[in-house]
Amino acid sequence: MTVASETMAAPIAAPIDVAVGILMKPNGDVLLGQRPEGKPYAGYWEFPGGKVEGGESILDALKREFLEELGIEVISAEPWCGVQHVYPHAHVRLHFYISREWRGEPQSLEGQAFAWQGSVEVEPLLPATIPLIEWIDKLRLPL
Ligand SMILES: Nc1nc2c([nH]c(=O)n2[C@@H]2O[C@H](COP(=O)(O)OP(=O)(O)OP(=O)(O)O)[C@@H](O)[C@H]2O)c(=O)[nH]1
Repeated sequence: MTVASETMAAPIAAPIDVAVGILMKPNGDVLLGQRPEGKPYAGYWEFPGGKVEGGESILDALKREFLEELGIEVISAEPWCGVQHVYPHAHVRLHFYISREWRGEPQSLEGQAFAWQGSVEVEPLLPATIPLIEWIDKLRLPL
């Protein structure tokens, strides 16, 4: 006898790699941006970044996204941590980098708001980014 299960798990789409940058000033402030209208989770705050394109390294994608979105030239950045998250719209693999060395002041080239934050007080944050805030506080304030 075949028993049909009524609970069918939806297949999880292949992950999309996303390069995300945390610009950190010497005083510990970090830069956040607000997702513009027309994107999933518009109005939510995130660390700047975007999808890695075919044939591109994660660091190259990070540099490209910072130039496109904010007019900032990232001079150096180090891989920090990875987070996977399954959203209704996508399964993302987030590659977080920390940069302490960049050139230029952020400009709102895609019409997005942005903010330098010490303790992060903007909200709402993208769900996959929320746990990072506590980790950043630990990074900023050595024990
Ligand atoms: N940049 C960024 N993306 C994040 C963060 N947290 C997080 O879950 N994401 C997810 O990573 C994905 C990034 O894709 P995106 O749509 O911003 O990328 P993009 O700028 O290349 O988009 P597009 O070229 O399709 O318009 C989104 O699904 C977003 O929800 C974060 O802190 N920063």
